[in-house]
Amino acid sequence: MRERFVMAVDQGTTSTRAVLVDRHGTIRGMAQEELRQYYPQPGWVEHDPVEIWESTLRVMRTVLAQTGTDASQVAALGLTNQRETTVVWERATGRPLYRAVVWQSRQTADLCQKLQQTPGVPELVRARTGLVIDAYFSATKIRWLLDHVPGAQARAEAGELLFGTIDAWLLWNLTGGRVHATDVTNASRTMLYNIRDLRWDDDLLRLLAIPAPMLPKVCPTSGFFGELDPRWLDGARIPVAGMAGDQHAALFGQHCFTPGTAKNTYGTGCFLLMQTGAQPVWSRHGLLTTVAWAIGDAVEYALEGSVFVAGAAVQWLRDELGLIATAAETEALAQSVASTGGVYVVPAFAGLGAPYWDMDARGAVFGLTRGTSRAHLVRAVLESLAYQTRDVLEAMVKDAGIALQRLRVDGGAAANNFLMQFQADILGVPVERPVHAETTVLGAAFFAGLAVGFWQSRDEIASLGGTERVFLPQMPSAERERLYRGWLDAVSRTRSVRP
Ligand SMILES: Nc1ncnc2c1ncn2[C@@H]1O[C@H](COP(=O)(O)OP(=O)(O)O)[C@@H](O)[C@H]1O
Ligand SMILES: O=P(O)(O)OC[C@H](O)CO
Repeated sequence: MRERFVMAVDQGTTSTRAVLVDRHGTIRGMAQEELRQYYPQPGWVEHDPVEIWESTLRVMRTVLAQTGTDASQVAALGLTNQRETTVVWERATGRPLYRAVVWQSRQTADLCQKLQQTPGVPELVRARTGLVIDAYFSATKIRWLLDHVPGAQARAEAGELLFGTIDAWLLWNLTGGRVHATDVTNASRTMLYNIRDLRWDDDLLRLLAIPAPMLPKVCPTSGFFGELDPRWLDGARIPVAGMAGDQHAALFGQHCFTPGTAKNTYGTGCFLLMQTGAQPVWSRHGLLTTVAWAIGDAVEYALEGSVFVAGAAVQWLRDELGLIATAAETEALAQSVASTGGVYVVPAFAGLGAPYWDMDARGAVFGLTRGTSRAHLVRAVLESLAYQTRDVLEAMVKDAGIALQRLRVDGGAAANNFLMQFQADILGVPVERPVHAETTVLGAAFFAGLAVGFWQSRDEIASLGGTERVFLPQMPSAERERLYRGWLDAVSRTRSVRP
């Protein structure tokens, strides 16, 4: 019998990739395409939903062709995606109403400010959704789309328009327009979903006048979502058997199966999630409460610190400042100097996320002298990723009441050895990088594979993979605290309202 695989797709902020995973959890092939970014106004970020769908189909076909695999060898398909990014499309034609409004986009900051100032609303949002009011989440993006496109509100009320995060948009297309569904993790990022009762929240829908007929059905993360339209992959009716937001998939892909285990993903942004078990933990220190995943009836929760700009600051050095040619060269450049020479970069390009939640903060560079060089600036950018992670981890330890034993890491910038060592130093905890760096897409494969019996249990999944390298803290604690105090001072100077 020919070998069987699980296919998984990771539709991220900057690229779309498809992989084939074998029974040993090894990625046997990968195809990837970059995604075009649109910045129509300062602070706005948009994607083309049709490009997202077409690139997804292309990478799925390419990975099969590259590895000489027949679609009939694919046991299941798992999807994982950039979260919160919002698409509204026509039920009848599948045509998007507008571009996808990306999670980073700030076009609803004014509306969020109004909601924040409405008595009782911030508490309501927190209690029902586990989130804080911010332009980051889908709810106000839907409101903006319905206001911005003439006639959209009435059409949505008549059931002519559908909303989905990227998972739902892809599922709709993959199933040939037959299934309109999302998974619990993605729903938990909309600011419309009640994470305790596990249903769309009528009070929040009313508050934002969002018509219920446009919302997708919410399903468990691992389970049957629908079947691939046979038009797409040589007639194969592959079951879509797992869907999860990318940070939730990474948490699963990193085997964070027990409460207190945590991972940090260094991609465009930085997302630190700690699994907290079957009961939600409500943050008092600026973190989010979110659904980790639902497998069958069993729901587990996580605490999350979302940092909006991480690897994106490295891209800024490359694309806007022209200081580097590739992201990878930042490692050697940072190591070429002993310190930043007192320079701090606060990359608050899209405001500040956790734990500050300051939509109007803006980026700044502090401590420049005549001797500041390119290497100092590059190093300060890398260090900012580590400092932002410490901000989040401090809040997490307070909220969860557990000190972290080690931090598991992944994402594009986790390849940077300087950054990982500095991270261990600034946290004072070991940083552990897995053998399989592609933990997000693996997590999606695991969710789908568990649903169809490709893998039998979490225990079996936990036995796959291992640790590639551990970075141990080496910095004296007085130095660690001195550097971190400098960071806190720099951050406080970027705030729109001084704390
Ligand atoms: N060696 C490196 N050092 C620092 N940053 C890097 C390195 N390699 C990639 N990056 C950054 O990581 C990001 C890409 O990571 P990835 O996990 O693919 O992101 P996403 O899923 O958000 O699209 C980019 O922002 C890039 O600047
Ligand atoms: O696509 P990434 O990896 O930048 O992740 C985006 C996050 O899901 C946004 O919440």
